[in-house]
Amino acid sequence: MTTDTLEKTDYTQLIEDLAKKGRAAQRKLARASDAEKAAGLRAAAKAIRADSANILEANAKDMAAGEKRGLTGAMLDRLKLDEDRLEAIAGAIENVAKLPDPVGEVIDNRSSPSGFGLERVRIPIGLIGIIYESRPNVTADAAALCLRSGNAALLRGGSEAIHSNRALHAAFAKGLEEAGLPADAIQLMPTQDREAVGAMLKAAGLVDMIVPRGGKGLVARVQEDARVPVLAHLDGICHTYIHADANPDMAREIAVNAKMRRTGICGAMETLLIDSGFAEGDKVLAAIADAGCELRGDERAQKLDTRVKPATAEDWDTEYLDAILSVAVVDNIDEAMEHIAAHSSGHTEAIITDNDEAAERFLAEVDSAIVMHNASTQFADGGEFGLGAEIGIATGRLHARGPVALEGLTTYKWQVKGKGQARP
Ligand SMILES: NC(=O)C1=CN([C@@H]2O[C@H](COP(=O)(O)OP(=O)(O)OC[C@H]3O[C@@H](n4cnc5c(N)ncnc54)[C@H](OP(=O)(O)O)[C@@H]3O)[C@@H](O)[C@H]2O)C=CC1
Ligand SMILES: N[C@@H](CCC(=O)OP(=O)(O)O)C(=O)O
Repeated sequence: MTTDTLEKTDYTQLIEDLAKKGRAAQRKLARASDAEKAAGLRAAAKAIRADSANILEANAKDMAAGEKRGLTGAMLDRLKLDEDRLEAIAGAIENVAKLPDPVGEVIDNRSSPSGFGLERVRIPIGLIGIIYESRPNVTADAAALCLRSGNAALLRGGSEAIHSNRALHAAFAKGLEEAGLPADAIQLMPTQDREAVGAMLKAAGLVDMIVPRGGKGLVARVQEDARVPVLAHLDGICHTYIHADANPDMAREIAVNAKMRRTGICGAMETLLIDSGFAEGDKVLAAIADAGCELRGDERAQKLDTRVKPATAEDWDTEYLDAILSVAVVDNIDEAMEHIAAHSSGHTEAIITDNDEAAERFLAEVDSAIVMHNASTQFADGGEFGLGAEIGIATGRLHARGPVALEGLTTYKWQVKGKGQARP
């Protein structure tokens, strides 16, 4: 069904229809065994491989439209598929099939004071709506993780990836059908009209959870419209603090990597905080500037390297997703943590230091989803954390924070096993 021509007022009905189908499919999925779900994913991977010519043709259409619209190199790189990337997508689905089924896992087992047995058992969340950027692999990753964890998904990818997403989704659904699983478990939103996103956000009781994965525009929409519980996967204004007791070589290497490895991902460092007691701040900045990065800093940062331009107040709250870095010099760890508390988006922050006491304070006191000691913020990733895959990085404060994979897509229920107890 293509509903690009729907009247805006129809979107509430559209979401209701999609949600009903998704919920019915989820109930069937809940009865599928571990082996059946794994087989469904292997069949989806096989269907994607078999359909590769069609998917790559669809992607070529998206790329041509993206180039015409003037998408940046980083955005085009996110959007692009080729044989190798498609094989990686199919391989990732197979890897998710190999992960242990989280559903039914007993996460707590105890006796109550009244003598009945109590177990907390993992269950799927239900129907999950996922809104994400124009990156086709997310369609497959999110579909695979939701299916493996027994959830139905309603996927709404970025508009620039529409043809790629439709082709990938069609192949995935074909694989599920061939394996005898309900194809409606993984649905793709049939319109790109943002009003339909609004309707999905308001669909309390129909959609169980929304994962918004994106930047400021999406944040504003979510804040305005969301009536469904939200597991926010939002922007990354990530900081690295070089403490006075940092090893200079390590500080330089980590800072260059955190900014320049891939500037367009949410885990890229956007602000560097240099302690005034650290002797080699100039060398760190020189290395970052030599790697091709524009530097914007406060007055003390400008004194460390002539290439540092003056930062404006806006810079400290900007996610550049580009080769631009804001730099501030701070006098101690408290000042660094205050800056982070004021400007971070709650994604990932790192401290570079050989001082264990400072590291422990930073890890305990900085309130972001991921806090790191002596490592690059670019490691903020489910695969790098050994989770097999990820929906993304949850930046809010709910049950799942940081990389969200299978466990983060489940909730639990209490199972009470009595012997005839009645409460006095
Ligand atoms: N935390 C995480 O795991 C991740 C976070 N990100 C963040 O995503 C951002 C970069 O991606 P970018 O493509 O710019 O993301 P956008 O926020 O522009 O788009 C993401 C998705 O949200 C939709 N969207 C955006 N604004 C609205 C709106 N007002 N109403 C309805 N839907 C909307 C887009 O739809 P449309 O097609 O209409 O534009 C798209 O599907 C960065 O901030 C990055 O940090 C990226 C990856 C992972
Ligand atoms: N955790 C992932 C981040 C994915 C990500 O940020 O996506 P995008 O912004 O679309 O490039 C990684 O480190 O590759």
